[in-house]
Amino acid sequence: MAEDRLKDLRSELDVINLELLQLLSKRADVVQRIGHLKQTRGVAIFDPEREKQQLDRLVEENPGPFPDSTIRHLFKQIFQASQGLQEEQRKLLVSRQRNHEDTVVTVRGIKIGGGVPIVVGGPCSVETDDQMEKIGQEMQVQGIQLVRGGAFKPRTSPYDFQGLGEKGLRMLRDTARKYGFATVSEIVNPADVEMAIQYVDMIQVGARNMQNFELLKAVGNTRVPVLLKRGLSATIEELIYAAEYIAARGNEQIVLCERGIRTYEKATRNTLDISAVPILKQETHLPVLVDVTHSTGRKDIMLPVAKAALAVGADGIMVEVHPEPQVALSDAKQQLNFAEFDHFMESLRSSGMIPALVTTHG
Ligand SMILES: O=C(O)C(=O)C[C@]1(C(=O)O)C=C[C@@H](O)C=C1
Repeated sequence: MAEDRLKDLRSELDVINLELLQLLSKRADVVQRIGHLKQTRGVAIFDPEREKQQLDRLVEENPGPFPDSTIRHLFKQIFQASQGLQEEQRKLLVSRQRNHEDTVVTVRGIKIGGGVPIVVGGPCSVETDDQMEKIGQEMQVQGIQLVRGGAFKPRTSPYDFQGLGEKGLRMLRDTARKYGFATVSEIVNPADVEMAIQYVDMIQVGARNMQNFELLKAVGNTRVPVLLKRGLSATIEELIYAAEYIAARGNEQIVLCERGIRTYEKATRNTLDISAVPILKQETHLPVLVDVTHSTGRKDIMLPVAKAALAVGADGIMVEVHPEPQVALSDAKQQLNFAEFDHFMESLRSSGMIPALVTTHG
């Protein structure tokens, strides 16, 4: 008989537990909404005054049998857990704290960030069919799986070559299909994103557009991998927030790219912030590439700089290659010709910094 009574009371408790759980979850939901408001208004999470108000009211209404001290203790636990929820909400989606595992971005089956460094190569701008045909052959010889080529060129001078636009993207796509590689190309106008993803496998947000928030939102709305370059004068924190804009729209297929920043130094085109690589790897879970062309602007130091980038943990490097750099319509001085690119790749391979070339016979 006593057995049955115990069972009944326990069943009663089970029901109450579920009700409490429902109420706790309902409370947590409100807490998260408050957390969101606090975040947008820049208000601190911990609010001891508000906690005291609630505790005083609860103690005042306490019907017993729990003593006031127990009620204070129990609710303090709830406040702490609520604070934890709000703090969790504040961690950036791209932060390493939020996701401890490395994100591997897959572009047409090519993995960036999976532990095997990649080389992204190709011309600064897509110019002619002949140029792209030569590029296709050279990229194939060197086993380059992800090829870059600019069609929308944000140039310093409005009188410089601005790129072939959609036609350029089509040429890049056609070469890629013929030679079997994936493509990345820069888009500068949010309105062009939908059109561009018909052609390219990865969208680049260039340095000059790192804080073009409408563009970041537009690429964030797609599920296409994004290569996000650090702005010319952007801090590491600003780059991370730019990536967050993309992630906040649901696209976490983001690769960051250090491409040098503006300093007083004139020996290089920009100053490669090599320490940004391990910092970005530590602070975020995203893969990081280093653009050795734009950071140095000098062919003579590209190889040691590429080695340094890979040595500090970059997931790959980007380098501009052109069949005839001297007649290139953009970046003529800094693009490697094929012989220079062959040497560059061979040196990286023989030093074991990138995988050996897999040759197919027959
Ligand atoms: O009222 C707030 O400001 C909240 O964030 C909610 C809440 C709570 O759980 O009651 C959470 C943390 C604060 O320290 C104070 C109160």
